[in-house]
Amino acid sequence: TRTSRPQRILKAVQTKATVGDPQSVITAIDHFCRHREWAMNVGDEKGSILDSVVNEVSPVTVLELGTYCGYSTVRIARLLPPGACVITLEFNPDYAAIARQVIKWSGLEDKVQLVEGASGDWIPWMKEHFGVQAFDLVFLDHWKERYLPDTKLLEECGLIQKGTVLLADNVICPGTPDYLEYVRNSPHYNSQYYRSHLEYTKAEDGLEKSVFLGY
Ligand SMILES: Cc1ncnc2c1ncn2[C@@H]1O[C@H](/C=C/CNC(=O)c2cc(-c3ccc(F)cc3)cc(O)c2O)[C@@H](O)[C@H]1O
Ligand SMILES: [Mg+2]
Repeated sequence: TRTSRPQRILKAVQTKATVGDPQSVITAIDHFCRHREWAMNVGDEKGSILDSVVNEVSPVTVLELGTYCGYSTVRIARLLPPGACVITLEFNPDYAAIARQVIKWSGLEDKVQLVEGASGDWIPWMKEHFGVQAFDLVFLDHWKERYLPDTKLLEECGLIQKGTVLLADNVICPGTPDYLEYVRNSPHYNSQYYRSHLEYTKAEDGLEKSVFLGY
């Protein structure tokens, strides 16, 4: 096919959404993915749960693993107060290029730092390169088998501290069994499952919220 799905998602944003209006960007993507082509955005139903967790945590620094087209980046950034920001990691250059344009269209580029690269390569540099002490909120939505190793890496790098909230997408579908087992059985996390549905479908899926209790 001539264009990629992310390119078609960007086109839907540019034709249907208003520049500088993040909600219209979210609505345009959800409409396109519900009525035209499914895509792996967290979506409106799980997105509302993401919104409520962001509002509850009111984070100053957020880490997102897996930007894709920037849908959840926009959802998170639109709720951040001045001075707060979301660092989002994406290793596919084509997806990163689309996400930059989606984030720009929403007018939230001042609250977003999109880093092109693999999570495992960049997490060890977060303190030195971005001056991050620890993350208040981490949204995991990248390759499902990377959730656990990256969580352990974040712990080792001292980027998770008492009160840090991990919010993981897709813990049922596609599923992240080793990650779930870890956060649910670890004495250092208090975990809670938010039952929902796979984006734009009736299949079960959900988000797992895990609060770090300290060592
Ligand atoms: C280590 C590393 N570093 C940096 N970027 C990384 C990275 N690993 C991946 N990425 C990036 O993140 C996104 C990948 C997201 C993976 N998400 C899913 O696979 C996913 C799948 C479904 C799904 C459910 C049922 C089905 F039948 C089919 C698909 C739903 C979802 O919500 C998903 O998130 C993508 O943009 C990729 O380039
Ligand atoms: Mg997902």
